[in-house]
Amino acid sequence: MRRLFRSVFILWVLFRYGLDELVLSSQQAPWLKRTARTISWGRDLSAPRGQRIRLALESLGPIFVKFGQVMSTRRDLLPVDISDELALLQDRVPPFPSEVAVAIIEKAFKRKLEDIFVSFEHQPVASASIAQVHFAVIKDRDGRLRDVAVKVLRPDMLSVIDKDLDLMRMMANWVDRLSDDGKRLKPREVVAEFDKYLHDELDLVREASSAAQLRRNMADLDLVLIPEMFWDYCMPTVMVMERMRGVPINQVERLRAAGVDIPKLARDGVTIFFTQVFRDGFFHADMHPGNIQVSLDPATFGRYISLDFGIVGTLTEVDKEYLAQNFTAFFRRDYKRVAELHIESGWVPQTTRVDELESAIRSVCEPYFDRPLKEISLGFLLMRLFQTSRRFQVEIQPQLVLLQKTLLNIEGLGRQLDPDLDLWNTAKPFLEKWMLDQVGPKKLFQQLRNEGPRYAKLLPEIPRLMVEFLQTHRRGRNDEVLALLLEQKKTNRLLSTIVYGGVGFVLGLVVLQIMMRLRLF
Ligand SMILES: Nc1ncnc2c1ncn2[C@@H]1O[C@H](COP(=O)(O)OP(=O)(O)OP(=O)(O)O)[C@@H](O)[C@H]1O
Repeated sequence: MRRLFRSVFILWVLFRYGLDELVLSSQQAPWLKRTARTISWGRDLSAPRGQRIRLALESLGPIFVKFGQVMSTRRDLLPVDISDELALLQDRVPPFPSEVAVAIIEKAFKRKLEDIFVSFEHQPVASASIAQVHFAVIKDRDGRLRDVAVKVLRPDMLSVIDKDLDLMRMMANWVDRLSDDGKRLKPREVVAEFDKYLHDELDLVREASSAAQLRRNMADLDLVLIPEMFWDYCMPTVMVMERMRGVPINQVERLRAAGVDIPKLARDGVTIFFTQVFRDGFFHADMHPGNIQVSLDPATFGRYISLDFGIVGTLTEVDKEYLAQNFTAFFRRDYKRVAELHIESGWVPQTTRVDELESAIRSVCEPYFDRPLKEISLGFLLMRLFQTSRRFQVEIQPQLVLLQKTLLNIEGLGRQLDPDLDLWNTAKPFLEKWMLDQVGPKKLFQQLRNEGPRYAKLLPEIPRLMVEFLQTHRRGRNDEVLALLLEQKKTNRLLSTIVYGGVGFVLGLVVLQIMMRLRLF
């Protein structure tokens, strides 16, 4: 029954903001359009469509607001006017009563609040759509008092989210069926992605683990502080971490007045991000200004403070190679290589013609070279590249879309801090080092080290495997085995020649040296 009421309410909100028009704009059945137009008589639809979508999402509640925020970064899918408007969405969620937060904490730890914390601030510091944060003090394992931030998940989040997601899936089906334009937005896939995103954010142990990993990765860089997690106090619904003290990154004037080197801060942001991407393949993917602060503490002055680890991205070696090679080929204007890279990645249908893809990529990239390199946005470039590839049915991996969105955030932030920030020159050394590492002796040694234990285990098993192979392939396949053995014999001979030759050469040199020392010649 509640589902029915909620569905009717959603329909009413969509209707009130004239969103039925958008859904039905490409609808062929005239009766449907006519009916909608008749009942829409008297509505004021003068506001632009982006604004109407934003207002509708705000009326539908926090999960829909979150959905709009996530979608605002999907500039590869949405038109600019809509994504710009969605970016204005703010979590205007009232905090939940502190008694409820306390009840959640006590239920999670099965202990009274006074037995967990030395003190607990009932007034929350921040309240968002998913969680609320309170400051507190704990005694750590060494008995030291530590200031902490306690993140508590909103009550009944899981059931609220599941109900709203159910309705979103239903709406996605309508959009998919009723509108050709809507179909292009891949509504079902988008909702499925959002479903995963929300469920990931709902497990605070997962978030704490990501934070711990990032803290370890970033430790030697000395550019960013990440709160320590107190594992004895981390549960799926409650997370306790070191309390950080910094100035929000968007208070630039305050930072400048305190003596922070703002252009350096902008460069450091890019360095941190590219280290996470190209060195570690593990990056913070929710880099909005609310999650970034700067330390004014004399011991860590001018360093970033990173918060909120609900969304992180991981990249494989293949992803990193794709990025590094694409960026490098792009700056050499080698569009053929960019097209080939897409084909080599295996994400393009076999039938795709390289020359057509190359020419589409050229028309995306070439206009960029009219402006100075420092003005080029890598995030925007990637986005255009992904949009172009989609036309050729290239399946872009979700982790790369996440990376592209984060890149846009980082660039936005960097340029806000320093309009002269030369992103390419800051990023270039990372790409070059990465490319060099991929082909240099370091990589060979690393691969040998990684594969060594596997081969050491396999080597003694080879005779047994050979016998088994001979037994099972006794008939018919003997020629292949013989060829294999012959090949192996040849390799052995070559290896022995090299080894014995090498040893003989070295011995000869040693003997020569000795003879010279003894003045035998
Ligand atoms: N370790 C911390 N030390 C100090 N303040 C913190 C800490 N963690 C969170 N906060 C404060 O709480 C706010 C919200 O935290 P966080 O971003 O993790 O919550 P959220 O519910 O995921 O919010 P959103 O998803 O909207 O960013 C932060 O902007 C910051 O002001």
